[in-house]
Amino acid sequence: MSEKESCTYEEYKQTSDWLLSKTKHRPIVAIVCGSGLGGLGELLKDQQAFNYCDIPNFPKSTVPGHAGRLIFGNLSGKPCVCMQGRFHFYEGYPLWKVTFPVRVFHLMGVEAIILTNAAGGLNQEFSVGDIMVIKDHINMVGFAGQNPLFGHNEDRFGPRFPPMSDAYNKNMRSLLLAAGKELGYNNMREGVYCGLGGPNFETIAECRFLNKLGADAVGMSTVHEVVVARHCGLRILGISLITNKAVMDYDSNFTANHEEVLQAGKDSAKYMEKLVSTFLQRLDLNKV
Ligand SMILES: O=P(O)(O)O[C@H]1O[C@H](CO)[C@@H](O)[C@H]1O
Ligand code: HPA
Repeated sequence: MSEKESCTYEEYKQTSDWLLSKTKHRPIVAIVCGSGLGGLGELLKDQQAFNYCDIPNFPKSTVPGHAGRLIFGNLSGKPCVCMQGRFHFYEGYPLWKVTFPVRVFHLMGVEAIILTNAAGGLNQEFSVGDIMVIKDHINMVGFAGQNPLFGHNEDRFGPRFPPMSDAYNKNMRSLLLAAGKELGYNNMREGVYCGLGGPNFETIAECRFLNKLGADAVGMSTVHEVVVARHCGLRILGISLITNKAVMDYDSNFTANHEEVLQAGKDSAKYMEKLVSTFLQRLDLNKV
């Protein structure tokens, strides 16, 4: 018997209905925590948390730095749901499973999604600790023939051929940059995120190639969630924390590693948390 190829509308609905029956929270914003950025979830007030393993149809988190908890609560006065840990293609999940929560959030009434990630800096002007607002992406896994929208199109979620040129909401990008300015941050950047399959970090030639293609940062997540979120009409904000500089030089002795990524996340956690809270304070969903 071959592996299940997708999931039915009823299965997404079953999970959404289950969650709605277990919590009084009615989130309008979803937050996905990148590697080492799970602290964002702790900011939620009046919180109620579920372990992924207790939620019907939910995959399990297997990566260090991704706790595997879904937290409901309020942040800066906005009802939110926060994924403390996301799913990655390299964990062995098909892309419809990697992105499963996004459609569940949509069915629960979520209107906007904030996707955070840890990423390697390809842009030579970027430093570790910089915060990059994602303005666009390059979906390398998509180029390689894997897309979460493959197969039967469920019209109740969105169209067969969704656009992606406007995926990252312009107003929310401006609002985040303004929030950074208000907080006095001088490390805010804007750029293009390139999503790869992982789990190995990139070769030097690959980093040079991706940079030449126009990518400013590289990671192993986010783009699939964006594709599914854009398909079902969510407004999207993407934020990359630059946790390491991609190795671009054959004389370098440095090699990327996950421990360093997690440490950089820890070091910048407070900045990211303040930034997201300030952004949410300023966010008016009727105006973005
Ligand atoms: O994208 P997030 O989930 O932040 O994680 C990033 O960090 C891990 C590598 O250290 C990879 O999973 C990469 O994608
Ligand atoms: N490459 C890919 N994914 C990453 C990196 C990187 O350098 N840093 C954090 N996630």
